[in-house]
Amino acid sequence: MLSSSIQITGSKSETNRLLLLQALYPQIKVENISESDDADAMIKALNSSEDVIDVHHAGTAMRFLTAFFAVHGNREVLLTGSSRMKERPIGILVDALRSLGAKIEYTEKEGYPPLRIAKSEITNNKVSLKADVSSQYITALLLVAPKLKNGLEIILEGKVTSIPYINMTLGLLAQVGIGTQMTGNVINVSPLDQMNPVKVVVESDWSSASYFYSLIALAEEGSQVELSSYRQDSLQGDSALADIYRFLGVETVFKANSIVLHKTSLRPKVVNLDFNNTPDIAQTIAVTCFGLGIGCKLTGLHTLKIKETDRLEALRVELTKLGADVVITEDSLELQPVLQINHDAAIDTYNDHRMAMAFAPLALKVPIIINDAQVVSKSYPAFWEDFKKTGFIIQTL
Ligand SMILES: O=C(O)C1=C[C@@H](OP(=O)(O)O)[C@@H](O)[C@H](O)C1
Ligand SMILES: C=C(OP(=O)(O)O)C(=O)O
Repeated sequence: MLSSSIQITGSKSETNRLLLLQALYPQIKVENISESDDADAMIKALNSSEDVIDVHHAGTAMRFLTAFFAVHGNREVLLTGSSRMKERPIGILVDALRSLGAKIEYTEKEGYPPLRIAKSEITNNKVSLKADVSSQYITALLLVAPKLKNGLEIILEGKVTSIPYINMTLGLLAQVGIGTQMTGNVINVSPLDQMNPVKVVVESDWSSASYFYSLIALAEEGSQVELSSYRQDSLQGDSALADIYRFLGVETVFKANSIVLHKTSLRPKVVNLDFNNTPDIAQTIAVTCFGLGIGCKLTGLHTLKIKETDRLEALRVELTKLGADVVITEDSLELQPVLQINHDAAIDTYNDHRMAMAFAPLALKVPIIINDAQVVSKSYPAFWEDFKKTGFIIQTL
């Protein structure tokens, strides 16, 4: 039976938004900053005076900094990233910024990083962009908007993806005193020149909590883990975990500053879930269902192909190694119930932190090898130490 207590690092999504806002408004004080590679990439980039800025694998840093240097930069920079970053599209954001008057050029492949971003004067205050590929493009515009002389009106075209991340941005802007209004598919951001001093405490990362939800779901009845620091009124869409895992046999109790996850006796037969709002927890839940031996149909996965790796294909290949019967399409994953899990499979992680962390809880069922286990540092460097606290023996090969 598992029982332990873990302090998870701050949300990387909240942190990278606040770091960018802090660069524009030094009056903002931020506490419980994420100790992740992606937050480090953001801090280094914002403090750099170099002409070349490399954000490695950090998607938020790449997108948010494109807008930052294009709109508020004081020099020309070359913004680049890992080889995978050069395959992650950014054309929608670049087109939107260019329509505002920004000067951005592609130095390798049209539509993808690296970008040469020159200093420019932004005069327009209205922009329209496709919202069905990545919400990070919209967040990037929202974050730089209040420092524009006339603020910004953003028109979202098409079906909006990852909406809770846009709401998180709007929530943080409100917390630091920036006026925004969202009516239908139009968002207005009011200009703010000077800000009063304000302190924001980052909540711990809910996506990181998902791996402990999975662990408890796969553990024996009576197991529990306490995670801090979490709030019921979270800005993070992945806090939907509490509702989702109730149906997978995990009850969440909210305490003053933490959550306690308890394994219950509920055993679902089949799970149908849409991940349009919560793409980052899809891998965790696919693996939980596999580990529980239940079938699932996961939909709304259209953005998974352009994340740290093609996550749909990575899930298909690695779950198959473990004996799963899995079928993927462009935006869905279907798993048949399988009772036998193959022992000692070596799971490849494809430079994707979430592949390593999502598969780790299966160690409760069978011995498992996670290749390149250090990839977790993108969002959660202390993951393996915290995982050990729940009683696992981890061997480094
Ligand atoms: O804004 C953010 O902090 C994020 C938005 C999401 O990306 P998309 O909007 O590209 O789905 C999410 O997958 C990513 O991990 C973090
Ligand atoms: C998709 C992710 O991050 P990013 O897009 O910021 O690289 C993630 O952390 O799952």
